Amino acid sequence: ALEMQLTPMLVLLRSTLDQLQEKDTAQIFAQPVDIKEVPDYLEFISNPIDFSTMRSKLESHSYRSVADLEADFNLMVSNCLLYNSKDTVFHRAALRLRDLGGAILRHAQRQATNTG
Ligand SMILES: CC(=O)c1c[nH]c2ccccc12
Repeated sequence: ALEMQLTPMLVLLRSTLDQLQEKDTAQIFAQPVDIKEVPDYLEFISNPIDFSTMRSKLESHSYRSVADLEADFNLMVSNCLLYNSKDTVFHRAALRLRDLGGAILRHAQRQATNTG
């Protein structure tokens, strides 16, 4: 529809990020993992990412497509699945976020494609 023609990618990406973050009800992914609290984190995770960092990247035009946003979302989930063992709340939260996020990202990709 015409209004989507006038809606820039940035608006779609912001809306998609908001929808993804809404699913993180425990706010486990809201801020970077605190290296002072978790001193061995960087021994396992080479590319930390969280929603606040993703938002800064979005606003500084680091994401040119839904795929770019999706790549950092998948990295954030993968980091969490790797660092936290299977019997933890964090690991379970990452699996849930991955599944709920998948539907949100598929819908966003359709919107991006439909607006040319
Ligand atoms: C997202 C994630 O892995 C974490 C979010 N908060 C944490 C605190 C200690 C260890 C890991 C985490």
